[in-house]
Amino acid sequence: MKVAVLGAAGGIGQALALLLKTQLPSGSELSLYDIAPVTPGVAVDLSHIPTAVNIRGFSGEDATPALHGADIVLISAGVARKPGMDRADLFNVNAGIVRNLINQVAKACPDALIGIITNPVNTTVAIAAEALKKAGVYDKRKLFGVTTLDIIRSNTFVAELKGLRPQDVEVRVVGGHSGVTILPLLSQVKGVSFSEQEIADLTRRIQNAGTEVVEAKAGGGSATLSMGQAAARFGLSLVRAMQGEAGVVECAYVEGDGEYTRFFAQPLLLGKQGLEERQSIGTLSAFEQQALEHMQDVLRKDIELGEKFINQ
Ligand SMILES: NC(=O)C1=CN([C@@H]2O[C@H](COP(=O)(O)OP(=O)(O)OC[C@H]3O[C@@H](n4cnc5c(N)ncnc54)[C@H](O)[C@@H]3O)[C@@H](O)[C@H]2O)C=CC1
Ligand SMILES: O=C([O-])CC(=O)C(=O)O
Repeated sequence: MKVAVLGAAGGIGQALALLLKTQLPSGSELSLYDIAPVTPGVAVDLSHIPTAVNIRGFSGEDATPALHGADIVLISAGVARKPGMDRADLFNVNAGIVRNLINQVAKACPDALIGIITNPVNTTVAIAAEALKKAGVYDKRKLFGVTTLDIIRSNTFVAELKGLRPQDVEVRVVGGHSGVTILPLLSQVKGVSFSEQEIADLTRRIQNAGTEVVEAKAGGGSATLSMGQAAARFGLSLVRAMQGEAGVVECAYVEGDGEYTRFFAQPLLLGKQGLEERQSIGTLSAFEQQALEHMQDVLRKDIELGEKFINQ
């Protein structure tokens, strides 16, 4: 099993690389790439951790040496928010970075499963899909927008509020990864009930949790460590599913069948080829149903922006 991290010298990339070095199955290969010249050094640093995960680092303009033979590619290359910015403000820089890296993935490891972390995820996943299509290698089972941070945050906040062990809580979060497009399905959390006020407050906190971190870091970037954990959870779920484990389910942002917007985050059964089955989002409360209807215009516009970026 070979996992490549693109953007590996960044805040997320380094945290993710550390978690993968310590948690990937023995015998795996971990390949780190970033334009930053420190990247081979990050790999040397991690290589001193005594796990049977072989690690190499690459820097410079060409990502392909890191990509050959990769089964999974996780992409966190790009710029992060500062206070006062929206995730959409990152589009101008990150759209081109994602297109460039995806074109290299299309050449070097066209069969790999790809997880896009780079924001704005609602749009960068559409960019990746269209770029892969143009290269003739798009398989919608293999492209994921990583929304796992919304899930782990929801689990944490619900556990805090209800006095539960965080590891016992699992909230499904559907839609996209910005503002109102983030919809935690709190009505489906087993064994707890919420007042209307709690639902409204928790939903708002989960939707604004990225901004909570951006403001707390005061110009020093956005979530990196919690995102490293989230990306490791998602990446390791892909690994387990690819290695044949049954019943691996994660929410992620993927191309659907048109029931909602073209791309939509929902629970997915993962398998050897990536997405095996999109699972139903279940029965929604009236609050969630309204939020679902309200988000779709926002999501549609975000997606169109990505499609146009490649096709015009
Ligand atoms: N999906 C999600 O839930 C989340 C996504 N993010 C996004 O992840 C991205 C990365 O965030 P951080 O790691 O905090 O940023 P960072 O600035 O710490 O790291 C980004 C890395 O990307 C590298 N990079 C830039 N252009 C590149 C290129 N063309 N090729 C290869 N590497 C390149 C930089 O050298 C840097 O090392 C941002 O877009 C951020 O908004 C952040 C948190 C959560
Ligand atoms: O908010 C940001 O810019 C980073 C992000 O996506 C998150 O923390 O959820």
